[in-house]
Parts: sequence; structure tokens; C-alpha cells
Amino acid sequence: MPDTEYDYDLFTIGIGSGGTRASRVASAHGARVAAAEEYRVGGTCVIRGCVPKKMLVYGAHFAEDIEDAAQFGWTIEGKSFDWVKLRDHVQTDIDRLEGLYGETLDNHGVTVFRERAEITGDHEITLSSGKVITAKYILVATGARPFVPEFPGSEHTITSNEAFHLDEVPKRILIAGGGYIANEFAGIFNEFGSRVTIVNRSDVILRSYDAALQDRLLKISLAKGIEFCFNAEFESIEKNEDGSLRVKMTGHDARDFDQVMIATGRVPNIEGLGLDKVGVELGKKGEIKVDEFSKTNVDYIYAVGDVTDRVQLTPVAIREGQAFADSVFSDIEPYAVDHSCIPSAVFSHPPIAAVGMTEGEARNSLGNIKVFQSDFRAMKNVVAGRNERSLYKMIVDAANDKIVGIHMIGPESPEIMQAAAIAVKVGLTKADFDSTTAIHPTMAEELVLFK
Ligand SMILES: Cc1cc2nc3c(=O)[nH]c(=O)nc-3n(C[C@H](O)[C@H](O)[C@H](O)COP(=O)(O)OP(=O)(O)OC[C@H]3O[C@@H](n4cnc5c(N)ncnc54)[C@H](O)[C@@H]3O)c2cc1C
Ligand SMILES: NC(=O)c1ccc[n+]([C@@H]2O[C@H](COP(=O)([O-])OP(=O)(O)OC[C@H]3O[C@@H](n4cnc5c(N)ncnc54)[C@H](O)[C@@H]3O)[C@@H](O)[C@H]2O)c1
Repeated sequence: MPDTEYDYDLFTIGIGSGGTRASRVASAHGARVAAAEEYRVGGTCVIRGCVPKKMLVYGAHFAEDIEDAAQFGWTIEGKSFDWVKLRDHVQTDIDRLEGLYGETLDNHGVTVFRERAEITGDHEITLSSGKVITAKYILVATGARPFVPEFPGSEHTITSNEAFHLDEVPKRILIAGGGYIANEFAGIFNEFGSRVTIVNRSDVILRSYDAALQDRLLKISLAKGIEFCFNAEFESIEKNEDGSLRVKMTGHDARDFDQVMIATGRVPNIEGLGLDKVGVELGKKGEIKVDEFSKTNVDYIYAVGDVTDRVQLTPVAIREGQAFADSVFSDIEPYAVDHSCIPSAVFSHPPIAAVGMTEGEARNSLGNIKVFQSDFRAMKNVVAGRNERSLYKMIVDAANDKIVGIHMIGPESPEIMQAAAIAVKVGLTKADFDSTTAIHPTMAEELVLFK
């Protein structure tokens, strides 16, 4: 395997979810591996994505739990919330995780350069310090960054990157976008006491999810006090004398907010990477085009994760990194990642989880389907007097009884979905679920009790 013609067998640009996995697995297979990271080891998920976001989601949910506790006999006096304490505690844990990621790479013998890298020629990488390195293979795993639409005053906005570091919880926050990040952060800030307004250019939230779940989250969010402005686009933002922001949007009167957060999707990080120098082909959104083995049109350059804009999720980037390393650096027969039937979740309040086809997709592609639905109030919500209903849906192919989709909104639905997704992935039938005894009393039992 070692090829001394080059300094390394593999050079990975970007040490996030995909780059970390690929580097350490390639090294374990015997490759000489180096990598560059321009910001912090761990990438988006660990440093400013999934992980700190989930910690804030937990922190936020205490607002409801403390309120509900009264119905369970608890008196909690003098409750108060300290944002700075939570923010700093989260950041301390992120520092710890970053350290662990670095250690793992060290232990696997991966040389990490903590600086920016650029491809400067065939098999050649130049670091920002000027160091030139050659590698037999190059893996681009540079991820994506927030897309901020251009309009006058857009420089006054923040993105999820900054949301983790705010000095205080904004009294009024406008969040632009109707996707994952917008709905997750709307829930977080709302629970912390902000007055939250979501602005979206269409009138649909979470467009890839089943319409019934979109509708249910919208209704619950409205009931919790989150405001929605649909079919609205930014015209301008001006800074007022008191530091607040005056926002003008199409079809709406100008309004003042303390923060404006943009969550309108993420774009691949390809700028200044030198891809043009070696002729790497890009797609319409600037994503690196790859085949099913994550190989670009340049024989020795591969790309994994968000920079390829296939499915922007951490477990997908990790699988792509693993498959790349196994396929290129081991004796295992090269294999491709199966991008079908990927389960996903939105950590809104309450969360959503889904796998497989929505009802609409199944009707269009299969025609004859059966839809089973359970619309119920979780026992904890009943006792707490919280009028918040969960909704579970199962979509079945009428031709063979196979479950082609499961969709849930309700407490702990992502936790429940991980196991249910296996059943959909392997093609179990509704009869298989019916034949399984319920665990009572749970919310998950609804999945085997559909009538
Ligand atoms: C707020 C938020 C919440 C999210 N929540 C979830 C979630 O709950 N579940 C989930 O599955 N996914 C979630 N995601 C998506 C997930 O974080 C990404 O899909 C995942 O991190 C992609 O991994 P990656 O390896 O492609 O890139 P990244 O993890 O983004 O890593 C890329 C790395 O490359 C570095 N880099 C870029 N250019 C260079 C260069 N030229 N030289 C050196 N280094 C460079 C960057 O600094 C970065 O560290 C979330 C994303 C965000 C923004
Ligand atoms: N729980 C999770 O797994 C999780 C959480 C956060 C992010 N992510 C990943 O990160 C990605 C990015 O998240 P996101 O919420 O930014 O994107 P998204 O694709 O989920 O949503 C983007 C939203 O912005 C709107 N939009 C797009 N362009 C716009 C424009 N020019 N003006 C106004 N609105 C516009 C879209 O209509 C959409 O509602 C997601 O696609 C997801 O893959 C995953």
C-alpha cells in the first residue's frame, strides 16, 4: 500500500463527520494519512451543528417540564433560566469533544494540520502556512456553510453559527426559512422566552416531510406562540439607534426585532479549494459531482459529505467516509453507500421523525396504498393538562402489505424511529408489526396497534 512517490497515501481536506471517519479508517487499513482543518476538529456536527443544537433542545425542553411538573405534585419555587450558564456549559462540552476527536485521530496515526488547505496541482496540496504536500489520493470533505440571500442590510443577520454564542436570548427573533434549522431554533428560542417569528418564502414548512406532520407542527408551534409569516421575502434590514433591527418584507409592514437569523439552506464549501486547477466537475449548486463510490471525474480525487450535496446529514457523511476508506484502502470489494430509506428527525418541540415515502409520494409512485393513522395525546401530556396531540402514520403498499413509510410527531419520536426504521429498511409488512406484542404503556406501542 505505501507509495513513497507521494508524501502521504491520503490527504483529507476538512475534519468533520465524513473526513474524520475516512481518515481514521484509511489509517487503520495501513494508509499513511494526513488531513487539514481550517477551523475546529469535529466539523459542523460537533462544533456548531447536531451536538450543541441537541444540548440546547434539552435545555429548552425544561421550560415545559418544569411547568408540567406542577400537575405531578411538584412545587418548584424560584425557577429561573440562565442562558449564559447553559451556553458556556455547552461550549465546554464541545471543547471536550473536540479534544476527543483530535485524540482519536492522533491514536490512529493521522497527521492533522490545523490550517486551511488548497489543491494546487496534480496530487498536490498547499497549506496556508505555505507547506506543500503530495498525496496519492485526495479526499474533499469540506462540508457546507449557511446560505444567506443578498439584500440590503443582510450583514446585520446571524446564522446558526452565531446562534450558539449570543450574549443574551433575544427578546424578539425573526428566523428566515422553513426547514430543519428554522424549526429547531424556533422551538429552542421560544422555550427560552423569545418572541419568535418564522418567515418563509413559501407557505410550507419542512417541505420534504409528510403533509400531516407539517400541518401538526405548524398548529402546535402556533399554539406555543410561534408566529409564521408565509410568502414573504426580505426587502431590507436597517439598524435602529437602539441596536434593534427594522425588517421590511414583501407583503408585511416593517417590524423591529432584536436578532434576525437566516436558515435558508446550506451551500457546499468549494471556494478557493483549487478544484478548477485540476478540473474537478461541479453541479448546478456548486456541489462536487461524484459517482456512487464518491469518486469525482478526477481519478484520484474523492469527495464525501455535505460538499457533494447528496443528503446533508451526519450519519450519511460518516457512511460515505467509511465506504470510501474501505473501498480504496482495504481488500474489501469496493461498495457504494445505499442512500435509500434514510431515516431523519427534526428536533423541534415536539420532534418529528420519518422514514420512507410520505403519503403523497407513495400515492404518486405506488397508486394503491393503505394509510394507518394514530392521533393521540401522550399520557404525560394528558396528566400535565397539555393539549398537544401526537400523530403517527404508517404507509403500506396495498399490493404486498410492505410498510413503505412511517411518520411521527410527538415526544421522543426520533428515539422510537431509529428502531422502526430498521423494519422499513428491510421491508417488513404491516402484518409483521401486528404480530408483535405491544409494550404497554408507551407511545411507541401505537406502531403495533394501528387499525
Ligand atoms: C445547526 C445545524 C444542526 C444540524 N443538526 C443535525 C442533526 O441533528 N443531525 C444530522 O444528522 N445532521 C445535522 N446537521 C448536518 C450535519 O452537521 C452535516 O450534515 C455534517 O456535519 C456534514 O459533515 P461533513 O463531513 O460533510 O462536513 P463538516 O462536518 O461541515 O466538516 C467540514 C470541515 O471542513 C473544514 N474545511 C472547509 N474547507 C476547508 C479547507 N479548505 N481546508 C481545511 N478545512 C476546511 C470545515 O472547517 C469543517 O470543519 C446540522 C447542521 C447544522 C448547521
Ligand atoms: N435534525 C437534522 O437532522 C438537521 C438539523 C439541521 C440541519 N440539518 C441539515 O442541514 C441542512 C440545512 O438546514 P436548513 O434548515 O438551513 O435548510 P433546509 O433545506 O431544511 O431549509 C431551507 C429553507 O429555506 C427556504 N429558502 C431557501 N432559499 C431561500 C431564499 N433565497 N429566501 C428565503 N427562503 C429560502 C426553503 O424554502 C426552506 O424552507 C438541512 O437540509 C439538513 O440536511 C439537519
